[in-house]
Amino acid sequence: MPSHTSATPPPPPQRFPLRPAPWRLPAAMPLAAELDDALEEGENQQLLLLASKGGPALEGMVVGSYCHDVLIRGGRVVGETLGGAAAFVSNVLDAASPREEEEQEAAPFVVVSKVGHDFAYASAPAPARRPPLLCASPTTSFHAQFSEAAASAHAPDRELRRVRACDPIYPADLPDRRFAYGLAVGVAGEVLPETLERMIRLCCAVLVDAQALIRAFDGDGAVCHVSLEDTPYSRILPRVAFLKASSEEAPYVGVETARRRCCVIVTEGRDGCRLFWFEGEARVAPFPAIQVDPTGAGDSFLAGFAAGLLWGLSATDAALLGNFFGAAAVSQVGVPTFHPKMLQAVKEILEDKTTKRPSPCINGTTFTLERSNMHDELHAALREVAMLMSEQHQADPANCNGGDICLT
Ligand SMILES: Nc1ncnc2c1ncn2[C@@H]1O[C@H](COP(=O)(O)OP(=O)(O)OP(=O)(O)O)[C@@H](O)[C@H]1O
Ligand SMILES: O[C@H]1[C@H](O)[C@@H](O)[C@H](O)[C@@H](O)[C@H]1O
Repeated sequence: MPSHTSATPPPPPQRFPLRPAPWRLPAAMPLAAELDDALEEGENQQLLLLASKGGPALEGMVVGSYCHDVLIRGGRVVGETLGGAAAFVSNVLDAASPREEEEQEAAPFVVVSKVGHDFAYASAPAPARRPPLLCASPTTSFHAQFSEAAASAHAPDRELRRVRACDPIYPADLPDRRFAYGLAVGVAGEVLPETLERMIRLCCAVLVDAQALIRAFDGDGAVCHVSLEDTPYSRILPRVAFLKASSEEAPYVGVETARRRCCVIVTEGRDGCRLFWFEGEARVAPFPAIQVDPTGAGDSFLAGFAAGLLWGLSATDAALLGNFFGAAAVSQVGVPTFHPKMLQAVKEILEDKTTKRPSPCINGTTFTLERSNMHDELHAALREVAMLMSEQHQADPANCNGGDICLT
């Protein structure tokens, strides 16, 4: 079990800086009091119908805390960066979600995250756009110790140690209304089982990163894993749409059991990823990248995958967008900066290959899983962009990561 407690929550934290988040609500959506599941299901269908008829863009909720990452190589600190899956996920959702022309900067989703007064990145793009809740406890902080040896595609390439932990995120911290989709992306056990349950009640479809469920910490803070089956999260799994795990986490998830409850995606580093569902599976090819920092690859994958679903892609096709953003993440240190021309090229490809409207298929009961007949074309088109991007980074590596990192 992650080392958190679900005892009496502390007084509600404040949000900072105090500025309205760019949230948009379907005008007719009722506030989410704790209604019974049947009623909520009906409302979720309404929300999806609204979106598919050209109503307001689908609003999402990302739950997981921003953190501080300290990168260490050979005993020396080589970088300090903004971290936390919420930061990487926001970055990709803002870059790749389908949205209207007037929403150039921010896609419609909220982030529920907690940090302490020591938080060093309040003005970095992701936290500035979607401010975290401020707590008395310190910001969660990780030390990532990189091995000198070249990592294989599947072996862990770093040892992670949690050196400080912020408060957990309680159910009452979530906004009291409905969302089209939710992403549970904790890094330090902050997404409590009851918080995940409430997300599921508020969102039409919930995508979960296994790292939010199976991480535990030894006396020194070193990250280890527990079997998902032994956690209170396991009984919630049948109500989750997608569960993403890295190949290191997959044995603790128990893919053969989990795939009977939801669609499981196992990311395999530079080899791409595989999807497993009840009666099928698929392998999805990677994109070229020159890896400089693996941190956030899985987070960026999950967000790219969610964006692909929002574009109306099948799960196997959406995993291409996941692989694309996973590759983009490893090419830079910390939260990556995407070149506007690259994003424009990706958007044009998606507009060309998809139905242009956010799709209701993100609903766990109706989405399509199998690859479509334009899967290979989509891969080839995105591959060209990935190659260009990689060449650009080689030519001008300094032109990345505006302000979220401090390389020492
Ligand atoms: N070296 C690489 N080259 C190309 N793509 C990569 C590379 N590493 C990762 N990716 C992409 O990113 C995805 C996620 O990577 P990975 O499996 O390493 O996740 P992870 O271990 O959860 O990452 P992290 O914990 O560092 O965020 C992969 O499925 C792949 O698509
Ligand atoms: O910033 C990183 C990132 O979010 C990783 O996905 C997570 O594994 C680490 O714990 C965190 O420090």
